[in-house]
Amino acid sequence: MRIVVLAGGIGGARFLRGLKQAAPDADVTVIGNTGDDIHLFGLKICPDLDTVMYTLGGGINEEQGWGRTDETFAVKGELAAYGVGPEWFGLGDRDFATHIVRTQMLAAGYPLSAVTEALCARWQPGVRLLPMSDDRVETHVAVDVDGERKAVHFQEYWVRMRAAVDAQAVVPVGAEQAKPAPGVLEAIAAADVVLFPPSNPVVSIGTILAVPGIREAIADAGVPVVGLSPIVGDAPVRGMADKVLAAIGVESTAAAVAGHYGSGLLDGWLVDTVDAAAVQEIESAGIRARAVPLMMTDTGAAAAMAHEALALAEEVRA
Ligand SMILES: O=c1nc2n(C[C@H](O)[C@H](O)[C@H](O)CO)c3cc(O)ccc3cc-2c(=O)[nH]1
Repeated sequence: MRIVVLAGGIGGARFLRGLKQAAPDADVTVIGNTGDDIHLFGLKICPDLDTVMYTLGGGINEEQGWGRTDETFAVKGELAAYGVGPEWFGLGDRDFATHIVRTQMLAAGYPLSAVTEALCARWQPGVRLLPMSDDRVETHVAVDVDGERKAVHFQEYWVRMRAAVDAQAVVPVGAEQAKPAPGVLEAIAAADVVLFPPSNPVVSIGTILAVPGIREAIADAGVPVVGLSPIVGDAPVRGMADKVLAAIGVESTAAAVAGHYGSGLLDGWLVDTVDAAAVQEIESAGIRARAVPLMMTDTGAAAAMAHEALALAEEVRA
């Protein structure tokens, strides 16, 4: 079975680890969000691609969900001693090596998709990891600070500001001109099922869908498209998805997120058992829904979720 998964960072990566356990023989292509990418210290950092790669390759820092295990911070300390920041973004020494290799290869003319393939040759994630685009897309968030509106990079909003102020708008800068990376549209066209993990519907999956051609390819693929709600009991399972949902006028409920994707895109939607009451509303909007446990407490729980998503896909296919 050929499965295409649109993935953000931690939620997408942990779901994928479960999917690999639930469907060990499946041929999985991951389309990774690159709107979170940022240039710092002269280096190109791709947090979501790296989170998927490290998680599936066994190198992730399990507690924080991003960055490397057994990390040290000598380089960051040395940079700070020169007065070079930003101090709010935690880059470890092991992680730095990944960004140096990536930046070197990009400077030599390789596209991000080829660089990602080269990095994955080391990590062997067991899936085909593709960036959504080789073109630069950067998510910016409009915020009001001291009575003035300004746009900040998504990482600055998420990490430095901890999403403590309301997001007034979220803009995937460059998305309109971006082209899907080589292999993206082909993988979607050849897929037997497309899955949306419990990733952020705005800044992760929403950004991938903002690349012209990707949403259309999924809608036209003619195969089941099944998603898992990142909202459980009216709150994000992880992160601050409610802040960016509010910016696009979507309520932080499992039903509202399903409605946001819409029945033109989504065939099936899994909500957590605490949101079982929402199933009827989602189904009356034309999306098949089931209530199952959606807390990824460990890989076994993530595998059970993946199993349910694939079962729902078969149900809507029938
Ligand atoms: O909360 C944080 N998240 C950090 N993240 C996670 C990242 O900011 C976001 O969680 C994702 O972009 C959202 O998917 C990193 C991810 C990387 O790949 C590399 C470095 C960082 C550094 C931080 C950090 O300092 N603080």
